[in-house]
Order: sequence, then structure tokens, then C-alpha cells
Amino acid sequence: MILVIDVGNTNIVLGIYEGKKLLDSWRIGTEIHKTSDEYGMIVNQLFNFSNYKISDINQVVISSVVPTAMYTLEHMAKKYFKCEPLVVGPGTKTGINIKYDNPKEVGADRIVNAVAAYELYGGPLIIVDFGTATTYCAVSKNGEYLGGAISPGIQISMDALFQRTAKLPKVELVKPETVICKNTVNSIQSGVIYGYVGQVDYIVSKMKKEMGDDKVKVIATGGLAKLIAAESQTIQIVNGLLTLEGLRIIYEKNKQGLGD
Ligand SMILES: Nc1ncnc2c1ncn2[C@@H]1O[C@H](COP(=O)(O)OP(=O)(O)O)[C@@H](O)[C@H]1O
Ligand SMILES: CC(C)(COP(=O)(O)O)[C@@H](O)C(=O)NCCC(=O)O
Ligand SMILES: [K+]
Repeated sequence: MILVIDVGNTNIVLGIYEGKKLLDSWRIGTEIHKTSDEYGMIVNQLFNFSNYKISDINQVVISSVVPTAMYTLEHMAKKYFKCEPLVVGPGTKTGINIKYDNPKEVGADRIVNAVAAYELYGGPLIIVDFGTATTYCAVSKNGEYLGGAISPGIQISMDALFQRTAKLPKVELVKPETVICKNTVNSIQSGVIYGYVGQVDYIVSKMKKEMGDDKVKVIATGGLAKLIAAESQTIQIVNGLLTLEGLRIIYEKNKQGLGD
């Protein structure tokens, strides 16, 4: 069994795979001040609760866009799982040819998503990941990572509105019935959610045009994917487990070189 860990700016998602099968997954908050021992104890409790043993795991695979948390989790893997974790980065085999100006600059989560989506659905495709930030990534028919776009995430857009105004409250991210709203709470929900749907459909349509292909598949993932996909005209597939799947596939591609 392997333990895969995806460290985002808001959440750390952990999953256990046996072969291709995801046995369990958990989501915990990303806290850069937590120590490797604290993370070790959280993982230990999650394992205990679900009746898994730390010793069942023969490899830990990590992708992170938060460097401090990555070092902490690497250390956690060494200390508690007695293994040298596979950390997605330069040198990791992915099967994806990165066409970014500087390939090292691309967030590991974006690469991992691209690996998963390309393997599961085939290219050409666009991945939209609704995390802390929203990322758009284009992958060609031949598996080239063409690049994409990054915008402020839905929750942080909403948080900024609350923080920088005197009278606007913090509201729940739910879709109001109508776009024209008659109270402040619904008006904010309307602007943020329908505005976001517009952003997604506009960017995806422009990306498709630049890719010069009508058969581009559009896959959404991340904490808030379902909310937007329900309203979007361009998103075709929602796969909330894309990053975990990508980590499993990357493990398969790299396991020969690992010491177990
Ligand atoms: N299961 C969920 N249901 C609804 N919202 C979620 C869920 N998981 C995460 N979120 C929200 O999605 C946003 C972050 O998504 P996530 O994909 O975990 O981000 P990151 O990868 O950047 O840590 C946050 O605003 C969080 O509150
Ligand atoms: C864009 C991101 C902040 C998204 O992270 P997330 O929302 O998943 O926490 C992350 O992928 C990142 O730090 N990327 C580096 C810059 C780039 O991809 O070009
Ligand atoms: K993410």
C-alpha cells in the first residue's frame, strides 16, 4: 500500500492506495507551523480510526506547493514511515513534457493533475483546479503541458471583499436562485459565484481557441469544483480525486528507482 499526500495552500489531502484502488482519504488543514511530530500523530490517529497500520505502507508520495510543509512532511515520512518519500519535483518521471518557460516554476499540483487527467481521459484537455487559487492548465493531444492561467480562488475572492469593505458581511458560498438579488448576502453570493462561472467559461473558451481544437475535454477538480461545474457550460467532468490519482500514477512511473 502507498500513502499519497497532496499539500495545497489550504488543505493537505491524504490517500491510501492498494494498487489502483483508493482505500481511504482524509483532508486536514495546512498549517505551516505544525511540526513533523504533530503531523505524524494526526496521521497515526487517522490510521488508527480506520484500522490501518503505519507498517502497511511501503511508500509515501508527496506533492506540495507549500515548501515549508513539504519539508515537514518529508521528515514525518522518514521518521514514522521509515521511508524516503517520493517528492514530485524536477527529476520525477511524469510522461508530461512541460512547455513552461521555466519548467521548475510550475506548481507540482498542476503537473500531478495533468498526469492524472492525461492518463485517465487522454489529450487534448483543460484542467481547472478550484483550490486556494484557481488554476487552468492546457495539455495537448501528445501530452505536452502547454501552460495556462492562475486567478484568485473563490473563497479568497470572497474573503477579500469582506476584509476590504466596512459593511459587507462574510457569507456562505452558496448559489442564489437569481442573479438579480434583493439583499446584501444574496447579492454577494450572486456576484462571486455567477461572476466566477463567467470567468471559467470565458477563460476555457479562449484557451480552447488558442489550442485550435474543438475536442478539448474540460475537467474540474479542487474543493469548490462542484459548485461552479453545476452552472458552467464548459466543464464536462468533475473529478475530485484527480490529484490523488496523479500521485498514484506518478508512483507507478517511478517505482523502479525507489528503494523498496
Ligand atoms: N469538501 C469540500 N467541500 C466544500 N468546500 C471545500 C471542500 N474542500 C475544500 N473546500 C474549500 O475549497 C477551498 C480550497 O480547496 P482545496 O482544493 O482544498 O485547496 P488547496 O489545494 O489550495 O489547499 C477552500 O476554500 C475550502 O474551504
Ligand atoms: C497556483 C498555486 C498557488 C495553486 O495552489 P493551490 O491553490 O492548489 O494551493 C500553485 O500551483 C503554485 O504555487 N504554483 C506555482 C506557480 C505556477 O504554477 O506557475
Ligand atoms: K490543490
